[in-house]
Amino acid sequence: MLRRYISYTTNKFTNCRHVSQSMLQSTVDEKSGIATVTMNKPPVNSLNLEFLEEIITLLNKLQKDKVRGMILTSGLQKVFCAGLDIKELYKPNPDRLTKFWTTLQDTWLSLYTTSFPTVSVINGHSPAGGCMLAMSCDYRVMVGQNYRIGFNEAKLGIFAPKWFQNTIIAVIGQRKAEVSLTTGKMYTTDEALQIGLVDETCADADSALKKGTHFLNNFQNISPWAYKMTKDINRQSTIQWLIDNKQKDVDFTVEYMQSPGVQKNLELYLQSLKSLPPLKLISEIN
Ligand SMILES: CCCCC/C=C\CCC/C=C/CC(=O)SCCNC(=O)CCNC(=O)[C@H](O)C(C)(C)COP(=O)(O)OP(=O)(O)OC[C@H]1O[C@@H](n2cnc3c(N)ncnc32)[C@H](O)[C@@H]1OP(=O)(O)O
Repeated sequence: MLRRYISYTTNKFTNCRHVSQSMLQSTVDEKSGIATVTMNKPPVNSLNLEFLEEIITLLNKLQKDKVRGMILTSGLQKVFCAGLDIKELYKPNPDRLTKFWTTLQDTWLSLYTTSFPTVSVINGHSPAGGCMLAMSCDYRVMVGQNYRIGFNEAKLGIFAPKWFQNTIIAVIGQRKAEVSLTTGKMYTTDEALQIGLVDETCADADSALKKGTHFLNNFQNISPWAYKMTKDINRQSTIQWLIDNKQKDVDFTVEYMQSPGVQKNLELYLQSLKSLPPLKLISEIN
């Protein structure tokens, strides 16, 4: 396991508090109380067990520190998050896969139920679990015209669980979610805006961060309690479903992922990932 460390420093010139873990950097602006969290796990910010554990630890810390909001973004050149780390799913060790899936459920629960408002600034490609990471925030701003976002699980020969699908339905509605999930379509920035996968688009990352901050400023005069209660009631049925079905969801996934058909599909997908030229894959699967 990677050596992990957390360090806290305050920069007296910028009035920002920095929290740095090996794959996540967090900077809290002392004046506004807004945390900017930057994912930095080259090459593609894929979500493996250790990365998910870091995300949960950081969310707990931000909650304890009573931040006023969070902006989640990527420090990589052209990828926001490539989704689940396929190596966790391909030829898995059943014990690790059980821990991985349980931690994935817990990460989603933590992010989807934060006591502070959240924004994702999508400054790179964002397929499958990467798109879900963005959907689990309260607001989404997508940068530029060069990236793709969507749910391509079907292209890998796997399907998204109920709690995952319900999260998407809550954002874009039942019909669009069904078409999106069954076709595995990856959307351009403009298409994503049109179907409501993202709330705003803008040309560059700096403007996107400003738009994210602007959204979070809406909560300056809203009671944190009223915010949290409203969000909990709105999201309650999906959250409760997962809480009630956690073990069933893990057991099913662990068995299903190990089946020969799924493993064959993942093998073929991993091969295509290696053989296709950069970005061809994403455009191929449109
Ligand atoms: C709140 C938490 C989230 C909640 C999620 C909840 C539930 C999830 C349940 C639903 C299931 C989801 C399944 C998935 O997410 S499966 C992952 C799907 N992802 C993809 O299909 C992305 C595939 N990758 C790409 O299309 C491209 O890599 C790219 C992201 C467009 C980047 O392109 P480029 O910059 O050209 O980089 P490379 O293609 O050369 O890749 C570099 C390197 O990284 C490896 N890699 C890429 N993606 C993954 C991945 N997802 N997992 C593991 N490894 C990945 C790629 O193989 C290269 O490796 P090598 O350098 O060794 O060749």
